[in-house]
Amino acid sequence: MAASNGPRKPLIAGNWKCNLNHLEAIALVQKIAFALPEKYFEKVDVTVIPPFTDIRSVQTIVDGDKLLLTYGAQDVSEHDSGAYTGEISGAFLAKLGCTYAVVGHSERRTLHGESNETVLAKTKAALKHGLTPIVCVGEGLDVREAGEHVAYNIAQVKASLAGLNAAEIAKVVVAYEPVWAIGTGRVASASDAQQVCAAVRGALAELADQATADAVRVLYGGSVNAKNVGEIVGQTDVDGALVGGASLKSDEFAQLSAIAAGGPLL
Ligand SMILES: O=C[C@H](O)COP(=O)(O)O
Repeated sequence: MAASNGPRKPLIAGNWKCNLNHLEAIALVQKIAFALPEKYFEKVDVTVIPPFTDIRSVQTIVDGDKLLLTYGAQDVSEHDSGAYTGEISGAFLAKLGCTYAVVGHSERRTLHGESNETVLAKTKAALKHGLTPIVCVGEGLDVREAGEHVAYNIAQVKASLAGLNAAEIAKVVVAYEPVWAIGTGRVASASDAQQVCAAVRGALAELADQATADAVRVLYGGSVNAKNVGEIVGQTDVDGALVGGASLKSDEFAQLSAIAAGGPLL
């Protein structure tokens, strides 16, 4: 059950997607904080990724109650400012105290046509503003069934991080999310997750160097819950989880965070 991946502290990131208004966000953060005792934060980093409109409220509750959990954004603009209607700058997110920005989630890649080049630009924007990008990669079912998933994910990582130096890559989190496992209840097996996360780390070593790759956290995402997180995060190259549906339930999210820290809540 315990996650012990050397120097890499596990990260559990709850991606709320387009769910919960700012009042509901406050309630959920309070419930998670109540359910997850502070001692667990020594062994796991826990973050919530609410909609943009919730972030100011989440900041207020996290700062006001001195909570140990952090928060981030689901996307970030590649632009700092200007005539880009609807875009949210990394500068704004940094000012709101965000720690993370998810970039290249498969829902953005698919529904908003984001290319690897766009993901790279957003990754650079996040880094520029001191945000930790959680760079998502993952294959569709067709690629998996063709047996090309390892090569596909390696190519996506290399293209999404192309040109970054080792110091920049060291600041990145990568999330492997097979598209066929997102919101479907069809979780990848722990060995499936390990296989691709290890390959992702290999790609990071090629882009930078082995020491850098060994320090980067590689997450798995796709139907993670309190029942399966222990086995998944127990894999050598899986350093946490990007959690969708289960992150909207305070008790389940607290429980899976505790399991990632090494032991369930009693
Ligand atoms: O960002 C989170 C992932 O898309 C996973 O979502 P899920 O846990 O609902 O499958």
